[in-house]
Amino acid sequence: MTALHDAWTAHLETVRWFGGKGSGARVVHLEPLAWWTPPDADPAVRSEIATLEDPRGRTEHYQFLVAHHGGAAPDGATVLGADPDTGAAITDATTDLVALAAFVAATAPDFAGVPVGVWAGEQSNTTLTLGDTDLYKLFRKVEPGPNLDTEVLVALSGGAVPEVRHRLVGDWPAGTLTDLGNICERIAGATDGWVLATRACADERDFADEAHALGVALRAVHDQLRDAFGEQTASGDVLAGVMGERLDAALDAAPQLAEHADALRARFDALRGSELRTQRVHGDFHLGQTLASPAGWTIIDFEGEPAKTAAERRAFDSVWRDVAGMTRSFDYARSAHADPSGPGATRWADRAREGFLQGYCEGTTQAAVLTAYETDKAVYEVLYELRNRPDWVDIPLRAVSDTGSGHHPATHHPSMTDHRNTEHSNTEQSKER
Ligand SMILES: Nc1ncnc2c1ncn2[C@@H]1O[C@H](COP(=O)(O)OP(=O)(O)O)[C@@H](O)[C@H]1O
Ligand SMILES: O=P(O)(O)O[C@H]1O[C@H](CO)[C@@H](O[C@H]2O[C@H](CO)[C@@H](O)[C@H](O)[C@H]2O)[C@H](O)[C@H]1O
Repeated sequence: MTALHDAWTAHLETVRWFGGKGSGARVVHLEPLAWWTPPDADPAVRSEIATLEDPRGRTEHYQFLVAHHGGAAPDGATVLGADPDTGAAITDATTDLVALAAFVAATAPDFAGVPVGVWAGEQSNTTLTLGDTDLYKLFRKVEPGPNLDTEVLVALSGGAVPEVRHRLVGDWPAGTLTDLGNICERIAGATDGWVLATRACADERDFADEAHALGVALRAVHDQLRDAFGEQTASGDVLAGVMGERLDAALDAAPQLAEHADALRARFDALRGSELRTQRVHGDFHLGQTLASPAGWTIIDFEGEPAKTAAERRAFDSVWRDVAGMTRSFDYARSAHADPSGPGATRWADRAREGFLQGYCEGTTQAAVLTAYETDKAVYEVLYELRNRPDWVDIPLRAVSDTGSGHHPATHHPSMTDHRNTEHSNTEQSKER
């Protein structure tokens, strides 16, 4: 380990985008890629792929953007050391506006000279602002090959998703083209759907119209995804089996689920005997993945659930996975209300859900399938909250116990038609989707 490795290891504990803070993970290797900037440029900027190893020997890779300055580093830039050969000051280029301007000019000449800033919001990547109209997203945790989000946005090319203007690709590992970032359209005047929905719920302001429009947007994106990547069918028995296995795995970490396990499994078993159409989906659709703007709803972050492997996140699934993600999110939004379980918050969430389902499929919901996916999502959320926000675990646990006691809204909602086991058994398929 070198002094530079140690300096980066210490720096990582201070940056927002590093997900392993406090885990004891250390930088054990730095692999420099080719300079982005032309020869002899000062500052010179390149990406380096860091290998991080935690105390249990598990490794992961992060992209660092690094600048070398012949002279002094600019004020405000984080200096990590000096190059032993040239003496150049080495900075974290994402803290170094001079280096960022050079990086943008070198990698995206169309944007040379556009004012560059660093996005201040909470996020797991690093986003640069390019004027008011574009965002340059630098991926932090990287895996070889195409980035899932970029792949989807490029294939969909606009509509209810941001348009990608440029793709930053590196040769890593040598011989593999790996997405390291992209420039995409910055949605003007956007507000996060979670912020809007929780404010509305707290004030008991009806959200049904907004939710309806969101359902329409999701449906359009699903149609685009199907056109771009195709569709298949999957056996309901297999899907129920996978959900049951996820529950089994969750029971180890969340013993609170045990008393509801039989009832939850019965929900999954309702899928058995059916064939479901599957396709590429969002995979982790919730209010925080939506932006409302004067232009309508935009859906972002097609990365799937963070705990899944890239192959799992690319796998086809039923569109009801995304529908369930959003209906669960309306249930979460109740937490912003002064009395989350009272009649005001419950009515708010029911109305949002009804509006969303009407927008998505005009109420021709497959109730049993939706309930199975909502149950699977709630089990995932229990685990997610225990690991990340233990104070929030009661929110999905409430859904788990409602489901277990048969009080889940999906079982008695007026807009719901139960098309159990009929997805492939009639000629109305396209209307039922
Ligand atoms: N194209 C966009 N236009 C406007 N704001 C955006 C756009 N993409 C993301 N954002 C904002 O940035 C935040 C973080 O974006 P996200 O893609 O979820 O980052 P990360 O994947 O790094 O966590 C979002 O919640 C949203 O507020
Ligand atoms: O946004 P990510 O892809 O990182 O998704 C993960 O974190 C989400 C929380 O930020 C989590 O979503 C859960 O909490 C939301 C409120 O904060 C709520 O709207 C969602 O319905 C709920 O699932 C998501 O599950 C997780 O994968």
